[in-house]
Amino acid sequence: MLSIQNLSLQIGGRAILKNLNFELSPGQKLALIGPNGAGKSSLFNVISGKIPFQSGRIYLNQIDISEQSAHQISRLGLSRSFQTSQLFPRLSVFDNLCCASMWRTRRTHATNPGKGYAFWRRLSGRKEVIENAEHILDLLKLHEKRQVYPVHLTYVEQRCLEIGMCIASDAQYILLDEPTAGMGQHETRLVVNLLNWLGPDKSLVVIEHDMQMVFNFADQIAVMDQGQIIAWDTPERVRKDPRVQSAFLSPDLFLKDTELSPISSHAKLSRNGAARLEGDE
Ligand SMILES: Nc1ncnc2c1ncn2[C@@H]1O[C@H](COP(=O)(O)OP(=O)(O)OP(=O)(O)O)[C@@H](O)[C@H]1O
Repeated sequence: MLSIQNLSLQIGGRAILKNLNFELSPGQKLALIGPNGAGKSSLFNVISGKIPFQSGRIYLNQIDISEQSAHQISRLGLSRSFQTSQLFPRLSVFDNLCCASMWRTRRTHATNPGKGYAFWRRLSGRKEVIENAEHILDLLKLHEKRQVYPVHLTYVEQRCLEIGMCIASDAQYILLDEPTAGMGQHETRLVVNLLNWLGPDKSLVVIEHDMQMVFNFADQIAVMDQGQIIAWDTPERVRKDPRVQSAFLSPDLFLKDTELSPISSHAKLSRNGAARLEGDE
């Protein structure tokens, strides 16, 4: 369980998160939505230990992580992706995935001191690492780019690889910040497949503006506005919440089929209303 209690964050004297409470159960797949500036990325920053906060507590599986570093929090099983790519530039696509999968093995052996740190072992002998990396390569359809360095990937391929690495690490809690930003329908579908592949033991929080994407993976939606969570419910109930509809979402959007389609996959949230299409002013 990821539990946030009475969390407040101020930056430069301005309240960014306001006495926020949040509980994510094991296995929950949550979409975090809200207008620009609502505080979604800031919430990820404090959960993952990237920035300190002024008051409140954060617990991960009942361990108080409020004052822990990003590195310590990551070792406790929380993995976070960013809006910009953070890949190993001198490793191939496949080796990047293997590296992330190595972390999986290290955590698996955390109760067996020393074993998980045996980097001197030949990678080719580590069946689990290779199988995991192969599987994610397959889901992301990156086979042809297997030996390519990240710098030679397109932006969208880099984003896919980064999400794959986040998932390959086998963290129990995964936070993704706008994973499909800039992606077309095809890549969005690959990312959705990857998210749906996650087992029931994995908890996921995804900041997402693409509502069709949200309805394709989330079992719950939390709506943020002005540093607070104003609604948290199933997608169906959030759709019908008049407060949410009037503040953020176009009712028309909900009449559409929730399957990904070329137009609707580009629907974005904006304040006052409404879904707009990419390219619209
Ligand atoms: N380092 C910072 N210094 C000053 N203000 C900041 C900083 N980081 C965030 N903010 C402010 O905090 C508020 C919340 O920002 P945040 O990025 O968390 O919102 P968001 O909901 O993720 O928005 P978006 O969807 O646009 O990414 C914004 O008003 C932003 O300007």
